[in-house]
Amino acid sequence: MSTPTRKHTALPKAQILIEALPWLVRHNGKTVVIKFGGNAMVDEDLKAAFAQDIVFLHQAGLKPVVVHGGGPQISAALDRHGIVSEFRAGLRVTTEDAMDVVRMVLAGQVQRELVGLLNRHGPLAVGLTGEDAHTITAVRHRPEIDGERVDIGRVGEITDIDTGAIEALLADGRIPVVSSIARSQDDHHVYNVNADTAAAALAAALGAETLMVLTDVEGLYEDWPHSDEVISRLTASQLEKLLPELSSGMVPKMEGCLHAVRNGVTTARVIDGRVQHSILLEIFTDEGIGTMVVPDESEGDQS
Ligand SMILES: Nc1ncnc2c1ncn2[C@@H]1O[C@H](COP(=O)(O)OP(=O)(O)O)[C@@H](O)[C@H]1O
Ligand SMILES: CC(=O)N[C@@H](CCC(=O)OP(=O)(O)O)C(=O)O
Repeated sequence: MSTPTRKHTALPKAQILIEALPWLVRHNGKTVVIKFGGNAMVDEDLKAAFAQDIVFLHQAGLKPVVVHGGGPQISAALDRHGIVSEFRAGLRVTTEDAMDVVRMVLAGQVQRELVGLLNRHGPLAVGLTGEDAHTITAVRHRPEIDGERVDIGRVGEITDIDTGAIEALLADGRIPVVSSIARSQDDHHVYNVNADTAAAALAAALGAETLMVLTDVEGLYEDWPHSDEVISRLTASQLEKLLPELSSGMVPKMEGCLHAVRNGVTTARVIDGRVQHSILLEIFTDEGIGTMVVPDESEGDQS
């Protein structure tokens, strides 16, 4: 007489873990740059879930590097200081006074909060800004608007990345959390850099496998704002053609994705930061959500 099989109620959990095995093997030891946008930092549960995902990646053998934004938080602080927020070409016009507030909010508030959330799980996260150890150097950015170069104050265009400090932290088993502030080489001052641009430049310089940009929409909409049909996959050339049609916050994101995949990053993704654990879904399942940009030579490759 055979012994009845015991009911193992935990079996589905084992199944889920095993399904992640090929992804764990594939991503082991790889650097992943994750940009957490200010608009995706909408509630406490989401921020805590974001921290759990990053710590999970770390414990699973990946090397996550967090670059954070804070646009809405900066706007709120400027408002409290009676400084009006103005954007040109998608970038904040940053006066000297505004720059003090930008630096205070990014490095002193948003970065501190993320570092604190990550360190609830252990002594893992270390915050820095692009100023530290010459991580990000920039010159004054003068965007061209209607054929003319305009002055938008202390906004930086990245000229150089020194990955030394970040790599030392990664080698020490830490999670770097980077604020998008750059040092200037010429006048010993600092610059405000768009966080998508900073994340993309860091991903390329670090030779990251993936750039993941979390935002407050599902991905790149094909015909925004008229439809919410998400473009799930794009090659670099396809994205390049689309760039002139894009507007507002999507411009630096998609320019950043293009820069990343044209400079050695295997995939750049824009995903919905409002979905809890969207990072884990994206990395460890084949139910990836959002928009994935791949280099041209990967055309037809579905990995
Ligand atoms: N084609 C598009 N697809 C999706 N969102 C778009 C598109 N074009 C512009 N957007 C806008 O870009 C915003 C995301 O950028 P942004 O507000 O800068 O977010 P974050 O704080 O995450 O960087 C979306 O909320 C949406 O309003
Ligand atoms: C030059 C410039 O525009 N810098 C941005 C930096 C923060 C940022 O990029 O935050 P999000 O990712 O949340 O938009 C700003 O001042 O808002």
